[in-house]
Amino acid sequence: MSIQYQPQDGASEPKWKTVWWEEDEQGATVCLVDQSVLPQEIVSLHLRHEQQVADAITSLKVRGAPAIGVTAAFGMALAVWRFVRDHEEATLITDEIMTQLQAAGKLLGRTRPTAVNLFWAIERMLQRAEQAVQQPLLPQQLAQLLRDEAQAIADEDAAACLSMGTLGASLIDDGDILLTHCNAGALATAGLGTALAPIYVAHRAGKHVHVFVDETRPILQGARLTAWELQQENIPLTLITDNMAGHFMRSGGINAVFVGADRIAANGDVANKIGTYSVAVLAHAHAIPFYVVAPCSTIDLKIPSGDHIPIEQRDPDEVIAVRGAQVAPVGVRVANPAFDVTPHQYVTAIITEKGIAHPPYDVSLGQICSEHNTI
Ligand SMILES: CSC[C@@H](O)[C@@H](O)C(=O)COP(=O)(O)O
Repeated sequence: MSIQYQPQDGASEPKWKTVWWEEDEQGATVCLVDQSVLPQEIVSLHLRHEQQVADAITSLKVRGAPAIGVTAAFGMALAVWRFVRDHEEATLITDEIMTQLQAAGKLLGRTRPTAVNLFWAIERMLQRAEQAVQQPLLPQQLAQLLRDEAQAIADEDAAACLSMGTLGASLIDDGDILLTHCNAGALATAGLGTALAPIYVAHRAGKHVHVFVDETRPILQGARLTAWELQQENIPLTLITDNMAGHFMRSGGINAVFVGADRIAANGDVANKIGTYSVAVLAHAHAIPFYVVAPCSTIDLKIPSGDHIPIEQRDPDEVIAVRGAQVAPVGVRVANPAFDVTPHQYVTAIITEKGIAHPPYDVSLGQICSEHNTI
């Protein structure tokens, strides 16, 4: 199947869509670029059942905190859309549809525990439905309203990316050499990206930047996805293995680090892809600014510190084998936490779509994002 590749000249759009909604005579589909096979293959998936959407999230066919939230929202709309289509509309009652929606929310909520955007989006969809059914509504109208809400979540994420990009680009000077970890670009969002958005905006504004990209073991989001994305934009990059970051910081080449986040606690502790903590400590040791770029939907003001962030533990096979090729002895004991927590002391600033938060984060994050978090 072909990717929905949309070349854009404007600075505000990514070159392709990561997740989108389609309707045809057979019903609705949630469409994704399959990130598990990039960059060797560019394949789009067309999912007709919420179980397929949940499986796609679990298996990292779609990944990155904002993209997971947007996909889950579309998955919930899909569940209702399909349910309404499969039944005689006149026989359906609102309670049955709400039960279906809640079940889809539970299913999607079990996929990945760390990125709070997932739970934020599920909660927003449930609240929208609960509010809507206070008024008389036909089942098809409710399905359409939920599709529109999911699309609004996607559109707001795209706008947030552009805003983070514009704010973050002010921190990048012409000639800067930057380092990033994992993939926090367009593939991880419904827009330009989080950590990569300031880099895209700076580059499109004519600033010369060079990006060091950590390969990001074990799943290689840096090597497979970030390197590919930056190549599409003609942004100069150097791919390095994760254990080379200290070497390049010490030899004086790196001016700033930009990373995304999966969940940020009220005190500014940041959960992001495993290895981010090591990069933050290295940056601190070399007096290199360490910037976290994340929308307010990633900020969890309900938890006081990073100690409360659930860390996803993934299949040991991801560590034992690299792209299917076994690299470790059979039976070896393995640990595979997908994320780590960077204490707020190592974070120079947090760039949100509503402004740049500086320490103390328990004050600044609340001021910037509290309205957004009252879902
Ligand atoms: C804009 S994405 C920010 C984070 O979600 C990203 O850095 C990350 O850690 C993604 O992890 P992944 O396991 O690939 O979903």
